[in-house]
Amino acid sequence: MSVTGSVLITNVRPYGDGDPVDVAVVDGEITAIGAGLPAPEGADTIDGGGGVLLPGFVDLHTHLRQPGREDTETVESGSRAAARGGYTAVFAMANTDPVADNASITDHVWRLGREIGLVDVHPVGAVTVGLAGEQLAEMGMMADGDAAVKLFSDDGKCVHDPVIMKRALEYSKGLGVLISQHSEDPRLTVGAVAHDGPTAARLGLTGWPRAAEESIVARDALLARDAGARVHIAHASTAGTVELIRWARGQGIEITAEVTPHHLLLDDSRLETYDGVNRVNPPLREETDKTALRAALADGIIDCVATDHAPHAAQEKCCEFSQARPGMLGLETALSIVVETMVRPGLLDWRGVARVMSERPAQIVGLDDQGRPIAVGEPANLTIIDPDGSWEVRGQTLASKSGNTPYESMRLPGVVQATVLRGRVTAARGPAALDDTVFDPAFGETAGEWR
Ligand SMILES: NC(=O)N[C@@H](CC(=O)O)C(=O)O
Ligand SMILES: [Zn+2]
Ligand SMILES: [Zn+2]
Repeated sequence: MSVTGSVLITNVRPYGDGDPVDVAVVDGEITAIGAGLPAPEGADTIDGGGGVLLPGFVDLHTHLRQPGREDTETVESGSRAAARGGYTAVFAMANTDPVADNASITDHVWRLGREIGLVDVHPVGAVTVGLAGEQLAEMGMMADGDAAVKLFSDDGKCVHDPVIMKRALEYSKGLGVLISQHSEDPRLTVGAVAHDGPTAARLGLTGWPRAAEESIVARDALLARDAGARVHIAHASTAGTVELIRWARGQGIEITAEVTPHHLLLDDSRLETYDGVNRVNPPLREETDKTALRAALADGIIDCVATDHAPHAAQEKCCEFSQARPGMLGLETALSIVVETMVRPGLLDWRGVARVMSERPAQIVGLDDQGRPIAVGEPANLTIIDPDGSWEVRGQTLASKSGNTPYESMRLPGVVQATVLRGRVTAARGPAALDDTVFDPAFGETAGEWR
């Protein structure tokens, strides 16, 4: 049984609509929504400050680094980062050490997540043993374990052998699970560290062509079609990928896709400094790709935002660009980047944010207690956002054990004020001097400290 709580959230606007209301939660479930509600028995009160109330976010793509690299992130530090980012569920990728390619590892990660209790941690199972791309992992055992693994991926590596991918898709259909593909033809990306374009050419960096991603997206769409299976595209990064997904959907192929916050905001002009913090897979692309990805997210061709939160130690990032490990932090900055790239330009309203950060990811992976409507009788997995506030990113002060944020010193709009998981407050900003149970955010200005 998971732990639940009771709470009264006052003065919030669900989906940013209408006048502020109160939301009462008893034992993890929303029991009333209206003006001037009394606090349920024994419940804490959160003053929402007139902020926007959304369903808690769901991240289909997180790296928590446990087991194996607990110096860079743990289930605990990553869970805290997730809660501070407004997340109530995250999917922890399998490229740990050892690889999560069997039920003892996936169940272990699941249990750790449950004990910590800050966010629902759903382990992702590897598609192939050791991510080696040769032999299918015991997907059925992982799906049947305590963790009930729903999502499988060799992320970090592409399941590049088409015969293996075909078989994996057939199994996934039989098991009722989903495969998320890291689309990268390895032969086209040998030594690649940057987007294959004019910037990489000028800087003397080996390029990763768009075709390395797009050829796998096209191939997997066709393999999914023939298997009658679903397939999910991790970190879509090019305009061509958008067009291929649009085409495949038109054919009735069950293909879904995510985009990362960094591919929405950043492009390869960032590489001029040779700062390893900007190295990521797939690489930061060009302005035209960014524009296409934003439009595709707005119109639903790309289903959702996923962080690809990828913590790395300082010594693995602060080195020669081609030696730097690929990956960036994402959990604590995702909402703000979505506000900056999608809400501010008018591409998404708050209902749209709920769709791409909570509802669609929960549906894609089949979580029935996340991404739910804000309504009586629904689970209280919620996040409160100050839409007018802003905050300055400092890697040092993030909850993550690593500091590799590409947004260092940037002032970002949209502040997560509190996150609620089944009625329990898992993160909250505000002056710590007050009564421990009361939360009183400073809205509309500089963000308050985490409590
Ligand atoms: N995105 C990255 O650049 N790195 C990820 C792996 C991955 O998502 O491919 C990592 O595990 O560090
Ligand atoms: Zn990947
Ligand atoms: Zn990843």
